[in-house]
Amino acid sequence: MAARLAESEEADALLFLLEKPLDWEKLHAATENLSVLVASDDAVILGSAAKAEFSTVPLNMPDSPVYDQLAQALLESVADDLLSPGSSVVALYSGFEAGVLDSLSVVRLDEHLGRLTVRDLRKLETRVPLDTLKTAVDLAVEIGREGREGKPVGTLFVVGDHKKVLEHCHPLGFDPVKGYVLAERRLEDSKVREALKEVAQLDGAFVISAKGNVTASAQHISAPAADITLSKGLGTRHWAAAAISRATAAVAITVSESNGTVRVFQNGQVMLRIEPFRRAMKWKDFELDPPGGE
Ligand SMILES: Nc1ncnc2c1ncn2[C@@H]1O[C@H](COP(=O)(O)OP(=O)(O)OP(=O)(O)O)[C@@H](O)[C@H]1O
Repeated sequence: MAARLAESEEADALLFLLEKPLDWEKLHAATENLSVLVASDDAVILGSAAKAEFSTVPLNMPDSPVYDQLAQALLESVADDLLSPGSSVVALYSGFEAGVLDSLSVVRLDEHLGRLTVRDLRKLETRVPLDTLKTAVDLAVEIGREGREGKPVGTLFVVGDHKKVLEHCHPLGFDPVKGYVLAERRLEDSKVREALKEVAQLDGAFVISAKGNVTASAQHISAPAADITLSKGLGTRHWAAAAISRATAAVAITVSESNGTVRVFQNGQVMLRIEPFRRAMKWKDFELDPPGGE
């Protein structure tokens, strides 16, 4: 059914949000000329899907509502260039009963689907490695979207050129990352990223090295703001980001507490702006009762 729908809607891909593995051969047979993406929290499912030559989208949010998982899966697919931001997708997931693919949605991701792709980041032409930058931007987007315990959180990441950046920093109080060995401060480590979401509630900025080590947190940044122009309404956090990206070769990434918008600054200017996805994408609830016992 999904394959037929994809054809009639001229959808670009089918996205499966899976809690259990499928019969991959059957899936290949049923979706012959279609692009199929498999998203899951389960590494075993992803591994077997990849082996069967399906594109896979790892999620890490097993306890989140299904629509959030779906939103994340779509975002990840765009970020990894599996889908273009303008594409339309038929998504299959379990909307009613756990483990059963009982729901289908046609999702049109339009142009302003605020999330940047690797390609956008490449345009920055910075010495900061793409991996580090993408991990930091993704984390910023998550913070902007999720906040912490229902409360919005704003923060600032300064990525790259950390030695020079630190010359413009002073600690605002306790620095929670201070004293940890390097191996415990790697941004690529999901546990570290989770911890940073907690620390992001404190005032101040994170300093991240080009190699992806969290060098310092809760730092006040002061860099000269001369000849910087920013749009009205952006406050001191954004000015600090612009200034430090001007004074050093670092890329600064802000998350606005007021609306979750993420901005990427380079050389004193906003280079990219990413709107929080949850607001960009509204899911409509089913207006039907769940199907009966059949
Ligand atoms: N120079 C700075 N260095 C590091 N952090 C800063 C600096 N200036 C402000 N901040 C952080 O930004 C927070 C919010 O400040 P402000 O409201 O002026 O910023 P803003 O740019 O309007 O951002 P938001 O959209 O999040 O409100 C401060 O509480 C502080 O944590």
